[in-house]
Amino acid sequence: MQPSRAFSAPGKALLVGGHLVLDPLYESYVVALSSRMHCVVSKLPSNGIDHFSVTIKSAQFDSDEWNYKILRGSSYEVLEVDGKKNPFAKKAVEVLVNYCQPDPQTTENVVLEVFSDSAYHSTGTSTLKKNEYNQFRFHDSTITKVPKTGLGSSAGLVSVLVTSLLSVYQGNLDVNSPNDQKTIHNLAQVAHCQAQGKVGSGFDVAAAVFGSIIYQRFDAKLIENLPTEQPAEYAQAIRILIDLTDWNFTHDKVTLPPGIRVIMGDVSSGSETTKLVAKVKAWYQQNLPRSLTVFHCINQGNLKFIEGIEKLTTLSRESPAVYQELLEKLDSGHDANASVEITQIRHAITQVRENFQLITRESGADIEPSSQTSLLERCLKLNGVITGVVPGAGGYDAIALLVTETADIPSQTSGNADFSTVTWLDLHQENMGIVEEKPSHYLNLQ
Ligand SMILES: Nc1ncnc2c1ncn2[C@@H]1O[C@H](COP(=O)(O)OP(=O)(O)O)[C@@H](O)[C@H]1O
Ligand SMILES: C[C@@](O)(CCOP(=O)(O)OP(=O)(O)O)CC(=O)O
Repeated sequence: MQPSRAFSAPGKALLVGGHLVLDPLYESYVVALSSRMHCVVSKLPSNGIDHFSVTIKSAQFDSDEWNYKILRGSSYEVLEVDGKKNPFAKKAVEVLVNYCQPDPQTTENVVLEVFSDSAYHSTGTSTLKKNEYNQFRFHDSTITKVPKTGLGSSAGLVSVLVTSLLSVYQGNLDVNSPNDQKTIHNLAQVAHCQAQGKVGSGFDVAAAVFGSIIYQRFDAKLIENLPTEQPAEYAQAIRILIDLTDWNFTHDKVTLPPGIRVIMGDVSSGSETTKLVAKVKAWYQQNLPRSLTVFHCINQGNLKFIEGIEKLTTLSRESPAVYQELLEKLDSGHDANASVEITQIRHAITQVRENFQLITRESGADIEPSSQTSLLERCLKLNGVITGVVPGAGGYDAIALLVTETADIPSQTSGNADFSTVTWLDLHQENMGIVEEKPSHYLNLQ
């Protein structure tokens, strides 16, 4: 095998902007997480024949492997060699080869080894294998049978696969270059939407590529209008869409204020995002114009939250001593009206949650069902907790808390029956999006 490269991309939590972010009008606040998807890419010599191959291995999931044979006709065709399905892997390969248009006679065969950090999936009976640099959980079931925690594994997967393949077919790839990041993002959005069979807001792919961001979506038509049924036009249309089209979306980098982090609790009963989205959309249409007023009210809360976070960052810079005192006050639990910034953030989230509770009652979509409301209320009483939400689409998947770095939430809740439904995930927010890694850091996992 020829020299390899490796890349990783983060998972996500949508702190504010759930549902509204599907509309390009509304801003959302997405944090990238320390839980990452990784890929090591290696090349094998070309066969010198009319096709080449891409093999994707995911050893952690009962030695899962997907083999693709790639042929060039009027567009590039990606065939599953042994009928084993992974729509996200297949679409990543398909979009990439149609974009890069490698010559099948001379193109190297490619092997992609995927590794995912443990927080993406429930631990179950998995075993931990590690080396000096990384540790991963190995499960005895195939990927589709292992329960997910909802951190965006498919967005992370597609982003690292697209990046790894680009590094082979396009060479000179620099994941720190804004232009290469834009190419990776656009390709990953197309592949991810096509694999999902729908165009979501794309915040998960954007966070996987750009890291923690304020995100406002692109127009869904960009992807919907691709001529997927006309092979002769497809490859050219992909090129134009990726390289020459203005996607007109927002991905402004953000950082939480110093000394403050996000922690996530897995509630593990699970909710289906598509069902929640469908119910909210139906409610919205049936209740216009009142539903628009409710969305505006949520949006106001979202914007006040984002502004409150920015004000805290300013306070930390301009008055470090006052800011340090504030963090200590939060840790002590005696923090009612701790500062105007904290009050603004708390009021903003209350405004968002009350309106989502209203939509929950009226639409039948369990965005913030009462069990999650009472769990969040209990969390708000813990020392060091600033605020908390049901992230993303809402439902029973998880909760996200904004806490001080020094707050030890697991020890405050351990053994307490009030928190028996929550498993605190071993992660925190981390701002970086896609990064290059060292291939040697994935060797000899034991
Ligand atoms: N480590 C992995 N190896 C291979 N495929 C993966 C991996 N993680 C996720 N996937 C792909 O992503 C799918 C899960 O995507 P999805 O249902 O959108 O969940 P999520 O909300 O975590 O993104 C899996 O069925 C599989 O196709
Ligand atoms: C409703 C949404 O705005 C947010 C969904 O956020 P989640 O974080 O719940 O997403 P999944 O990982 O896809 O389940 C839909 C969207 O933005 O696409």
